Amino acid sequence: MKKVEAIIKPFKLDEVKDALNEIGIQGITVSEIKGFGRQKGHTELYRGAEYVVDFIPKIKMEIIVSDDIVSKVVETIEQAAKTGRIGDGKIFVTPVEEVVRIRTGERGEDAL
Ligand SMILES: Nc1ncnc2c1ncn2[C@@H]1O[C@H](COP(=O)(O)OP(=O)(O)OP(=O)(O)O)[C@@H](O)[C@H]1O
Ligand SMILES: [Mg+2]
Repeated sequence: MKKVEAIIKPFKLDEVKDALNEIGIQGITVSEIKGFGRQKGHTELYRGAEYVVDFIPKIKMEIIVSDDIVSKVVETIEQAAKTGRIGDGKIFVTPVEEVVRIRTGERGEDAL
């Protein structure tokens, strides 16, 4: 299993969520975060306003999936989140050792 962690532009959340629903993703964790990338200290547009501060509001999505659909999930997010402008975000993929569904006690991929 893998964790796909995507940092995206907030206005792209619905589009990315819909695209993930279409490929059958069952669960997503979403957080409002702030961050910066390479343009640290430079301006980036957010809701029409120029931010000159280091930290720009972003959305972090976390999705745990089985290994066989990781690339599909990454490509789906990539396509839905892309505007072609700076600050489109990043996708990180990391290994996940265990998942437990608390209600049933299921473990591993059965618990996803
Ligand atoms: N190396 C990193 N480690 C952790 N978080 C990162 C990293 N790079 C980017 N992020 C997160 O992703 C968000 C979006 O990054 P961003 O898309 O601006 O990356 P970038 O490398 O500057 O690419 P671009 O040139 O397209 O803007 C940042 O606000 C930050 O939250
Ligand atoms: Mg950037």
